[in-house]
Amino acid sequence: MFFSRILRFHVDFLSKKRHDFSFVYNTYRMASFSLSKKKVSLVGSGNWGSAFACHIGENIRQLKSQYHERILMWCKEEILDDGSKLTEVINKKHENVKYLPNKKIPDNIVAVPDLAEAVKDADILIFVIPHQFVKTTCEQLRDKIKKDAFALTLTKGFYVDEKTNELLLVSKIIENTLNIQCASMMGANIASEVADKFFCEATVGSRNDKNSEMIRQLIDTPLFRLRFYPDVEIIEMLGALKNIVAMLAGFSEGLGARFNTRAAILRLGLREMISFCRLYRKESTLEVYFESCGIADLITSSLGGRNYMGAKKMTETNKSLKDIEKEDLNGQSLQGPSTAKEVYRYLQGKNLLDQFPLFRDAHLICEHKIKPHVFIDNLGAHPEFEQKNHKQS
Ligand SMILES: NC(=O)C1=CN([C@@H]2O[C@H](COP(=O)(O)OP(=O)(O)OC[C@H]3O[C@@H](n4cnc5c(N)ncnc54)[C@H](O)[C@@H]3O)[C@@H](O)[C@H]2O)C=CC1
Ligand SMILES: O=C(CO)COP(=O)(O)O
Repeated sequence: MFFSRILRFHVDFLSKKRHDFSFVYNTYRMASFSLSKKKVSLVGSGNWGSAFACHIGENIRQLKSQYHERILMWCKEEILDDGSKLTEVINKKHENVKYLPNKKIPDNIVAVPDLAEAVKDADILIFVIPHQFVKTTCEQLRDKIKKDAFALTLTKGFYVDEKTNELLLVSKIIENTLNIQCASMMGANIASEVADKFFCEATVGSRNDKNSEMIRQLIDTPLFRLRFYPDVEIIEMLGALKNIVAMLAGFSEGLGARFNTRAAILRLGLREMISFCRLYRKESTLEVYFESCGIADLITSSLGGRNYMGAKKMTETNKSLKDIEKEDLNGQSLQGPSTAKEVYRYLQGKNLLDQFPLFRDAHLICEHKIKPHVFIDNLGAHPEFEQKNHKQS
């Protein structure tokens, strides 16, 4: 308001001086547009953060009249082996040489090492950091963002409150810490494939039509299609839970399991994902499980995700998952082991571990408490097979 008044004064002044109405009118129009243009910030710049930056950075260029073309991307500063700073390299080479090498990031994406500066004046904050860091990152952002901003989380993972044994979803942490609304977007989106512009789809959980429309404008393209559901939480939970099943797919392949067994693991895993979600929301509709955030993400992650690959490697080499993250993934974060740990604790607190043998065993394998083959030996005793007959609906 204040700025528009100043602007109007300047426009009036200029118009008297120059008597060039069209010049004045155009200057005013451009300036006031730019004042009302929305700003987008990315909070995170890892493998997915950088790939997503490629997509949204290019797309936002088509939306210049409504959005600032430049997107600030928070990048936790790191000193690379040659002594250079990661943010400086990203901004110079337009490539995240550490987390997404050999993919060009559009030059309207600017890496910023200071978190508060990266989100300053942003209307839309897109969170794409590993879930372990969400709480501390949000704490640092308290009181530093625009009051009417909204968030979108792309993070796959959640916590369980140690005291209350309640699920703490990333969207809720963002909403509660920053006092803004948060939507979720999950789907079959292996980062490098998105950066290479192969077709994919994703599911958005949003209850606010205005925010949904902006998300659609910014992300939905013929090569990256979106579908919307008003269930932020179930969509987010599916994105987290599939990482546990993807690890089991990796363990089984590492053990030389055959296709039938591997398919059974995915089906039983999906069953556990649905049952788990229904502990949170009993009436969740079956349809959402057949969206990209459900079955499709489960498939792609179990065929080619990092959790799958890490688990396979662990079985084949006996290397720990921590070492695999460090040595094979160059510091990228496997979300499966920590999600499995949280899920184990939650189920234990509810005395339900026996109902979720795959989730239970995934955690025990990650902790080296059982050998990977034990979960395959347990498949035949899955509670899924206890039912006598399928009920007619
Ligand atoms: N990579 C993929 O294909 C996909 C990943 N996701 C999800 O997106 C989220 C982020 O994953 P990626 O971008 O792949 O990250 P990543 O796995 O590449 O993790 C590395 C990132 O973590 C950051 N980091 C390290 N320590 C930190 C700290 N203390 N505070 C804040 N950040 C820190 C690093 O700076 C780096 O940006 C995860 O939840 C993942 O499951 C979702 C879809 C696809
Ligand atoms: O979520 C993903 C694809 O949708 C990627 O999973 P990973 O983190 O296991 O690579």
